[in-house]
Amino acid sequence: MVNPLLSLDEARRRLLAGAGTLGTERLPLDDALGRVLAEEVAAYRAQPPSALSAMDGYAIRKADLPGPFKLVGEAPAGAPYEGALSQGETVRIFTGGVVPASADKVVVQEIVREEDGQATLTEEPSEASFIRPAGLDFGQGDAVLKPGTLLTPAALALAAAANHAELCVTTKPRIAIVSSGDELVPPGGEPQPAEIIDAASYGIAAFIRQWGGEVTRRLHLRDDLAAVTEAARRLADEADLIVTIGGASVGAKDLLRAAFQEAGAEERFAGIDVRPGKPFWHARAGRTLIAGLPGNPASAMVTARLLVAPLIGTLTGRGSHVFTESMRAPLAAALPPPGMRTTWHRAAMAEGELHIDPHGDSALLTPLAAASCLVCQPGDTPLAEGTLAEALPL
Ligand SMILES: Nc1nc2c(c(=O)[nH]1)N[C@H]1C(S)=C(S)[C@@H](COP(=O)(O)OP(=O)(O)OC[C@H]3O[C@@H](n4cnc5c(N)ncnc54)[C@H](O)[C@@H]3O)O[C@H]1N2
Ligand code: MOO
Repeated sequence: MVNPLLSLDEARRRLLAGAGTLGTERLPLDDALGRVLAEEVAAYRAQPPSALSAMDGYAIRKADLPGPFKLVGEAPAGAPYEGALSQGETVRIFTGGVVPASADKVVVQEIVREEDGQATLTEEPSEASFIRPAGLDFGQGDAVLKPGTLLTPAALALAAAANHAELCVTTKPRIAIVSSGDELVPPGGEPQPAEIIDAASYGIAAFIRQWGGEVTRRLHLRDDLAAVTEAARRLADEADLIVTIGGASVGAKDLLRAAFQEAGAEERFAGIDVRPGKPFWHARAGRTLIAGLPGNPASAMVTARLLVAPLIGTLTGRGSHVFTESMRAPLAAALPPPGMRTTWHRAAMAEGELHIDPHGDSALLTPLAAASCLVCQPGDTPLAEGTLAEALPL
């Protein structure tokens, strides 16, 4: 009897079971882009640290309006006017300058005439105070970034403003990529007609880096059980995750599953209700996780997106959810039921609608490269034009 195919949800559950972060390290901000925070960042100081002017102009007391005002000093950014404003006084202030004590408004310079130490308003000022109070962005001690946050450019700027020069981030998972098959050759050479370029491993390596993993090893293995078994033993000692490509199906040369088991790995499941990508399998060798992608390039890329991405999300501490959340958008055209497995169509978004690639062939890379998301369609369900379909960004 043929093994029943696991649903994607159940496959994810089993793949993620027991997986977690792998360690932490401290990094200077300039090296932390794309890493994941391991600890909360509490602000070491408030921002702004004092009330600051939002404009170039004159600091005054509202009660003294409409003036005129006696000019008593200057407050450029970084050099505050020491002292408080008395009745009828003003201080020339610049954007970012500390607002003097007792001032409660800045009048923009465009409506002030300055002459002989006196400032006179030429028109009525707007209601805006043009003062940013101390702590407007965040207060001292505020938790400005939470553990699990992806360090984007904005998050790094925020950490710097909170006076952190280094951050504690999670260790990147060490990931080995293994492609397999006698027919595969690297790009850039002079391939024979029967040879195939090892395209999938480049896509998978790029995906892994994009999702926060570190590709620590790339291997191409020939269809030789002893050699694959030997490599499987070696890799299990040096990688947190091994991603294999190909050799997953039922052909006589589809050796990978057998080789990893021979090397001591325990297979957790094989076969999922996903098209393209049915032969996906998962095993564990001690603490090392193995994700077995099918060899057809689109199958490899789609199953990596559906299963390896959430796993890397868990290993880096971001959480799997960031890679499983989908959006909904209307279909540009009707889809008849695919009549078999749950299908993840390659789709491009144009003018707010999802355009599904009609060639569902799992060997094709052109439609995948043109796609921006994957659209899910259960095997027995037709979808009418305009249906709000589930779309997972690629
Ligand atoms: N009798 C059956 N045959 C197949 C079944 C099945 O259920 N019964 N499943 C099919 C499905 S679905 C898929 S998907 C493929 C996947 O098979 P494998 O994972 O064993 O992949 P390979 O046989 O090694 O290769 C398939 C295809 O992809 C090319 N390939 C492999 N690796 C790469 C790579 N790194 N870059 C580019 N292209 C690659 C390889 O040359 C083959 O053409 O099995 C079906 N068969
Ligand atoms: O699952 Mo296979 O990926 O349909 O060709």
